[in-house]
Amino acid sequence: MRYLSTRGQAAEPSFCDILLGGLAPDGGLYLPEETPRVTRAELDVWRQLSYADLAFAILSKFITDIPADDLKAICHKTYTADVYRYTRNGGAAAEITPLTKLEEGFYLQELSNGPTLAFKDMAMQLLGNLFEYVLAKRGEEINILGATSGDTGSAAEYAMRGKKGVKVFMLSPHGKMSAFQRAQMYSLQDANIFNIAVRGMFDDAQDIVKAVSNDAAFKAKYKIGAVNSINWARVAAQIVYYFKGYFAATANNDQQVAFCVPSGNFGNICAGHIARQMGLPIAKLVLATNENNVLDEFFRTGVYRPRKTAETFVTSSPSMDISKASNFERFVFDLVGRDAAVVRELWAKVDAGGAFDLNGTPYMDKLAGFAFVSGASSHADRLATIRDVWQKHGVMIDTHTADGVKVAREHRQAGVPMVVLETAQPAKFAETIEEALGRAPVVPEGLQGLEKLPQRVEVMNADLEAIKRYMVENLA
Ligand SMILES: Cc1ncc(COP(=O)(O)O)c(C=O)c1O
Ligand SMILES: N[C@@H](CCOP(=O)(O)O)C(=O)O
Repeated sequence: MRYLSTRGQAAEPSFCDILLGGLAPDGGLYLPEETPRVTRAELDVWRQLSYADLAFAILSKFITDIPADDLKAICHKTYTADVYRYTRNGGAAAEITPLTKLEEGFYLQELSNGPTLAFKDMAMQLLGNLFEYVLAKRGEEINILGATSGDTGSAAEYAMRGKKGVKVFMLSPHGKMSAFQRAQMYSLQDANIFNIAVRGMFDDAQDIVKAVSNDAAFKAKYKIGAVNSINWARVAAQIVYYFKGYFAATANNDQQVAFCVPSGNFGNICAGHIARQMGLPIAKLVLATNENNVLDEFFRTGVYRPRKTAETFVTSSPSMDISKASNFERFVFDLVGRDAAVVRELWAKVDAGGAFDLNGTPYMDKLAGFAFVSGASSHADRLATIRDVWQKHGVMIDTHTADGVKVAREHRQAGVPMVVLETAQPAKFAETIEEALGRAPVVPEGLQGLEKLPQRVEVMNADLEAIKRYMVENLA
């Protein structure tokens, strides 16, 4: 399997190269040259598989440069009930991503039972093991530069801490994440982990990651890699739980399912889009945003209008405070029939700080065929949804999942189960849970008192050159 850049001006590498390389050298994002299709016979077999075996079956279609036995071993090492042990019911779940039924045909899929209580662990734990394997085979090292709005950072740091040949530099928006999220990252004292709190929003941090990656000489000299969902391996790993959720919510492979995905950088729902392109019977993908509704606006109007930092709200679902969604470019590449010249033209506008409008183009008609619908949620909606789900079902949900539940309820369809992806646990957002319910969320065993630990973080301006200098000094 070879990979293409959405901008069409890069060589076509194989999986392990893009795992270490992240962003394509032409500034685009990698996608498989052809999306593999799944047969009905395969679906019938996959329905019976454990999470680790399902991950192996799906990832084998995308990863052809790691021997099958090794890939299988990596999947089994990654997806164990012990790693994903912070389940709602308090015990290890063999399914890894179990469903919680709220009512007939309406489910939460628990994706946040891993070490950092967010769905990012699902892919990041695999990435950690893949990096370790590939770096050892090649005798290489990697220095990861990442950006986080709250969850990618801790998931990456927990997955990479102490890993040989790997250093992590993580940019986070100064003062914008929850106290628990900050403590998860900044309390790590491992020598290979560097936290930089940037004065700005997530988008400023992500721009710096992309600018560093586009500096070919710096990237090569300092062996810079990526763990954000600009790295295809992240998206590939996230495809798996759509299949698992589909099998859990249905009795057979003739049925259809809808997934509702709390969205920011468009990585999670992009994986759902790929699963649907592979042939998983997904009736629709429901995209939920918070007050930062750039993506909702696109799916309602055909206008993609990323906002500036000053127009991006700090909300109570902070991990979705994103106004420039990286993976949206992957979706648009498919929408425009994989015509890289069109993507280059559209992103020339976006990269210059502008917008694009698909109205009056042939792509607007095609959009309906991709089965996306959307909606947005506000702080008041979030509080009401958390309260309602708690009172009606006795289930406590986090603020991002609440955005998903609110929007999912607006798009239910008779006879089609709706699965809302539960992207984080309430323990990470205690302040808003207390505001909604008048009580604190339960913090899982072993994660209590994190906020009281000493923290190690460098506060810096969103200054590309200063951040590069900081990295160079710490790599010396
Ligand atoms: C808890 C949570 N929910 C939702 C999202 C949005 O996911 P994505 O950026 O893949 O759209 C994020 C961040 O990515 C997150 O951390
Ligand atoms: N919401 C993320 C932002 C980065 O998204 P990614 O999926 O591209 O890593 C976060 O919590 O950090």
